[in-house]
Amino acid sequence: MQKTKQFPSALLEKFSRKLYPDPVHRETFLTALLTPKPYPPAILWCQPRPNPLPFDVIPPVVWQPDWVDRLVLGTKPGQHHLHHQGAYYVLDFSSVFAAVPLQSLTFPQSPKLVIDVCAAPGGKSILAWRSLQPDLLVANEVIGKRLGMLTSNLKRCHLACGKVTHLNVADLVAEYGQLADVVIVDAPCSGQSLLAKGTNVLGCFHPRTINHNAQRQKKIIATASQLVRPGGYLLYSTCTFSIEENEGVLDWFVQRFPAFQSLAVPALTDYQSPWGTSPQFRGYRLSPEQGLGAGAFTSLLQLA
Ligand SMILES: C[S@@+](CC[C@H](N)C(=O)[O-])C[C@H]1O[C@@H](n2cnc3c(N)ncnc32)[C@H](O)[C@@H]1O
Repeated sequence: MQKTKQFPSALLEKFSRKLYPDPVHRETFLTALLTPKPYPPAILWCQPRPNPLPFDVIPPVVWQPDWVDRLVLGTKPGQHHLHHQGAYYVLDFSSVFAAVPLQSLTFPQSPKLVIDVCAAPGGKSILAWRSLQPDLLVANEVIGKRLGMLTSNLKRCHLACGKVTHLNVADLVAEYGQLADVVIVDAPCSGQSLLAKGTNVLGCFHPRTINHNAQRQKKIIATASQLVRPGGYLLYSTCTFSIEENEGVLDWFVQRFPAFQSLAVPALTDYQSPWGTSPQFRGYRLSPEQGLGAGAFTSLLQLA
């Protein structure tokens, strides 16, 4: 049910002024954040789609993979027996958005190794498996108590090529070296988009929280980038809006690691971020006021 609109805190007010100098755009963003509403659930088919479909679906958007359906609001796909059988994985459509760059990748043969560095609960791993069909998908999670959900989701969805690891990023590099065709860093972040779903993340607009996350993200992406083989790809994504954690991290990264080049994702041209100081930098944002999901940032890089 739609809640009554709250008023922005002083921190959110300041944050939104920086993000959206245009007052009309700023107001729609704030309304979407402060009047949380449910978004239509999405399902990612892990098995062939049954005919007839057991759910009513919403017409697809242009960048939607053909093995993803968006279901009408109020559908509870997690309660259906096909879910228990692992026929599909339920996820926020923002996650689908963040993984769209993977669909633009082509390989002469199936990729040998894909590593999802921050994997729990497993959405990006399953999206990567479905998009890329790798020989081996390493789904890594550093936080022990999040391993159970990751393992059970991959098992339920029958990811035969999936291997779960519990390593910090430096140990992941020691274990796999510079061999991965694709590395995914769906980084821990301040979680500002959760507000649009009605979850209050304390302090998520505080400069200290944002700075703490940006520093952590820089460490993770810098270390994780050592897993990418020459010619391989790095996907960086978050579910937050702050420029420091998104474009800021990538600007920092491409300046320090110039062998990585930021790639255009033509399917997401309409979502291209206006921020980022490097001339060749390309990042893409989904914002809650666009009505598709709570929000995400995504960017694709390639190692020369
Ligand atoms: C945004 S969530 C990942 C969501 C997941 N990729 C998905 O699509 O289902 C970020 C993950 O990073 C993990 N994480 C936290 N600190 C980390 C660190 N220092 N290094 C690597 N991963 C970390 C968190 O435990 C969390 O599972």
